[in-house]
This record gives sequence, C-alpha cells and structure tokens, in this order.
Amino acid sequence: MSSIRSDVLGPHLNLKRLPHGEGLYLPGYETTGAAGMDLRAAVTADEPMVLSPGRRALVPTGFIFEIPFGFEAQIRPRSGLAFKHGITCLNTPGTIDSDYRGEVKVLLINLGDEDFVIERGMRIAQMVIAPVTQVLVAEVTETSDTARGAGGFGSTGV
Ligand SMILES: O=c1ccn([C@H]2C[C@H](O)[C@@H](COP(=O)(O)OP(=O)(O)OP(=O)(O)O)O2)c(=O)[nH]1
Ligand SMILES: [Mg+2]
Repeated sequence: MSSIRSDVLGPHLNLKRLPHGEGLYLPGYETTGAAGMDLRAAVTADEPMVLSPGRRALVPTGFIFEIPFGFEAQIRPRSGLAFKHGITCLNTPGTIDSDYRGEVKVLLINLGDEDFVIERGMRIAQMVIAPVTQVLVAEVTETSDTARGAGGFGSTGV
C-alpha cells in the first residue's frame, strides 16, 4: 500500500522529500484503521546500516514533516521488529514538534543478540499523529485537596 489516501478524515500533513529520500514510498497507513504510518529507512542502498547488539543509531527517513499546529508526531517501535529481532526505539515515543523542520530520524537500538541489517526502504518504526495541548503555566503556593493526595507508586495496592 503506502499510496496517498483521500478517504482519511483529519488534518493535512505536508511532507518534503529530501534528496536521499528519492524513490522511497511516502509514509502511509498500511491498513484502513492503522493508528500509525510506517516510516522507512533512507539509508544508502549499497551500504545498509548494521546495528550490532547493544548499539544504537539515528536512522534517516528522507522526509521533513510539517506537523499541523496543535498536533505532534510520536515515533514508536514496530512490534514485529521488537519481537523478532529486539529492535526498538530508544526514546520511545520520540516526539516530533509541530515547529520542527529538520529531517525526521528514528533512534533505533538493538536489544537483541544478533546484528540487525537496516536496508533502504525497510519499515523501521511507525509515526502516530496526536493532538497536544499547551497549557498556561502559573506558579501557586497551594494546590487543591484530593482523595489521592500524595499517594502514588502503588499506593492503591496491586
Ligand atoms: O525520535 C525523534 C525525536 C526527535 N526528533 C526531532 C524532532 C523533534 O522536534 C526534535 C527535538 O526532539 P526532542 O525535544 O525530543 O529532543 P531534545 O533533546 O529536547 O532536543 P531539542 O533541544 O532540540 O528540543 O528532534 C526526531 O527526528 N526523532
Ligand atoms: Mg526538546
């Protein structure tokens, strides 16, 4: 799949393809109800990236995303890669700010026990667009009482 769909209701996402993203599929929803669009590795075709066990790498996607104001993009691991190879996103969920105009990159880490070869066009992670709220910050001397109070970290039991 990964073609442009016109039946998705939601805000518009502009993408700018970078020279090293030439020829890659556009990120897209793989199924009708997918939450995330898969991101592909824009590594060089004749020089795949090898991620040894315990190592991490920033993998280019080949695109700049213009996330609409009021939204963010979250970069999340693909469960298949995590289950089969121990490949995950180190900073999950990675946060893409709506005002970021650099290339989106995916910070992968190999928690498996074998080398993992990242080839050009491989779907390495997924990106979820989510609404965010910015709040007005105000310093106060007292906060409201609640039943929970300061209880946390297992205070309600198992
Ligand atoms: O997985 C990621 C995470 C971040 N970014 C880009 C987009 C994001 O808007 C920017 C900053 O990310 P973040 O705020 O998480 O990093 P920081 O360490 O706080 O850097 P900065 O000081 O630039 O905000 O880096 C990515 O491309 N991929
Ligand atoms: Mg930051």
